[in-house]
Amino acid sequence: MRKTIDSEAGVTVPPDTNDVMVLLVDDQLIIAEAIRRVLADQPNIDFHYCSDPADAMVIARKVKPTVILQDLVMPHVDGLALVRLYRADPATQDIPVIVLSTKEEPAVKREAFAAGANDYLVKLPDSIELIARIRYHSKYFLNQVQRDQAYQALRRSQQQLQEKNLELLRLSNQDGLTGLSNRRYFDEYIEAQWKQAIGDQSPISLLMIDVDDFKRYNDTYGHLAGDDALKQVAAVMRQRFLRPTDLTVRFGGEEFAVILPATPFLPIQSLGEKLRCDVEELAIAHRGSSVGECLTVSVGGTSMIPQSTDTFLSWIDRADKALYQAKLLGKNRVVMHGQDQSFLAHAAQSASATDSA
Ligand SMILES: Nc1nc2c(ncn2[C@@H]2O[C@H](COP(=O)(O)OP(=O)(O)OP(=O)(O)O)[C@@H](O)[C@H]2O)c(=O)[nH]1
Repeated sequence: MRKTIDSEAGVTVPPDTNDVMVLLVDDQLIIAEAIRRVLADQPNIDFHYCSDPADAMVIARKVKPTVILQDLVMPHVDGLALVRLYRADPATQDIPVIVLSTKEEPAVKREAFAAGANDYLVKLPDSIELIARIRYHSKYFLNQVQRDQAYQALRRSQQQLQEKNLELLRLSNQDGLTGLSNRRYFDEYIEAQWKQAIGDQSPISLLMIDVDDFKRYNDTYGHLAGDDALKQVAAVMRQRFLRPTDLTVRFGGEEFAVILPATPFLPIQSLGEKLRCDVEELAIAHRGSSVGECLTVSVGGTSMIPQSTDTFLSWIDRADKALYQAKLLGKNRVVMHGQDQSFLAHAAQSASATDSA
């Protein structure tokens, strides 16, 4: 046996992981002395004694016993009331309690077990039996504690792993420069949304956006300024397309895209136009532009209710062709390729509208 504690002394000794900690709550010093002697030569058993039942809860919380030996009859306090208190407190609710009683009556035993006692011994028990029960209950309790700690550690590391995986997934789907989704995620998302649109027979739209004369911008202002301009374009895209299902993407280089599920032709056309204006309003000076004084974008769009025979690759191709036409028609404009409408008619209409503005 190692260090002891008395309720008067108030000294606590932190336990070793596998140490047995006995707390005896009994007002009779003679009992305490007898048990102390029984445990004296026992390795890895610490003995703590509380003579005043009023201190029992405080000491139990402090010393964290692996087993409590609880007297039943004490002045002013019913030992079973203390057992109920241990059970009601999260700090002590799982600590095994062995009731020490002078009575062998079944009714008392029943009451003790009903109150939450784990074991019942008639005072003073045989030393072999007392030590065996102390060790048995303590071992069970320590195993429980270790198992709970292992579960907690496992849950923590599972949670950390999950958070890391989510972060990794987010990073692997994101473009490093602009923070928009990247081409890899675009491919994944479009496939899922395409299937959904076929299933729901709902319109799905796509905008392709390309910065005008960006090579000259880089040549004039340098690559770092070019990076910064791309970031600003990405920022206005993020602000413009706020629906949770809209996906803004850096498609590659100075080319961007927006996938807009459940969005028909007309809104997409006006959204494309608003985005074009947003970029113009950034008023990023571009001396080398063939269009004007500031950085601009060309936008190509398409919208359709896909059938199971349609492929999204040909749909992307339509948006790409519309973008190409926007470039051909003089840049800084929106050209739509609608399912039921003549592509060139739209291109010409959009061109004359922009020119007369
Ligand atoms: N600063 C910067 N430049 C990039 C990045 N990615 C691509 N570019 C540049 O974007 C330019 C694109 O040039 P082009 O494809 O000729 O197109 P453009 O000059 O915009 O001409 P138009 O598309 O016809 O208006 C190239 O000079 C690329 O180096 C990037 O991440 N940062």
